[in-house]
Amino acid sequence: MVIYFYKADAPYGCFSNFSPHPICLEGCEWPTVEHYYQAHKLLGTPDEPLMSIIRKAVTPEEAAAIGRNRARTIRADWSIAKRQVMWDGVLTKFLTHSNIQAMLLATGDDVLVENSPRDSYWGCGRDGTGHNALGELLMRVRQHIRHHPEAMLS
Ligand SMILES: Nc1c(N[C@@H]2O[C@H](COP(=O)(O)O)[C@@H](O)[C@H]2O)[nH]c(=O)[nH]c1=O
Repeated sequence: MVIYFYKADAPYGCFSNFSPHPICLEGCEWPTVEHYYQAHKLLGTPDEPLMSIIRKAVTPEEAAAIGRNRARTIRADWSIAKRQVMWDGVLTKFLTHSNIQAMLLATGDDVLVENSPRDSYWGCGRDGTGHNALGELLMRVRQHIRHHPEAMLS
């Protein structure tokens, strides 16, 4: 079976990076994975002080709007670094919240697809042929947790 997800308030919304599941990383609490991901576009750049503004954004939509602002120069290695940032954020999320970890494990070997109409890298894009990197990453997180069930964070 293929499971499609996208909006946090729709079915399987806990797989969205916009879902309200805080994570603790680098000594800070991030309200969502999206806050963490968007802020890390600015790590090591002159706009690095904005990372804490993004972290404190009231909604993930607001965090994404700041992180996507083309007026800023994001880090030069972002196209490579974003994969590790996303792995760290998403893995931490599913090691922190046991209820959604159970939902992820309950998907068995189903294929997970971020059904994003605008993103053909993290999602499958408007025509469904995108990379679906977030779905693939979630399936790797699922596999990782199956092999490391002791890794739950408190
Ligand atoms: N779920 C979801 C989105 N998808 C998320 O957007 C992020 C990619 O952002 P960027 O690299 O800046 O294009 C990534 O976390 C992806 O999962 N975007 C949205 O505007 N609304 C949403 O509900």
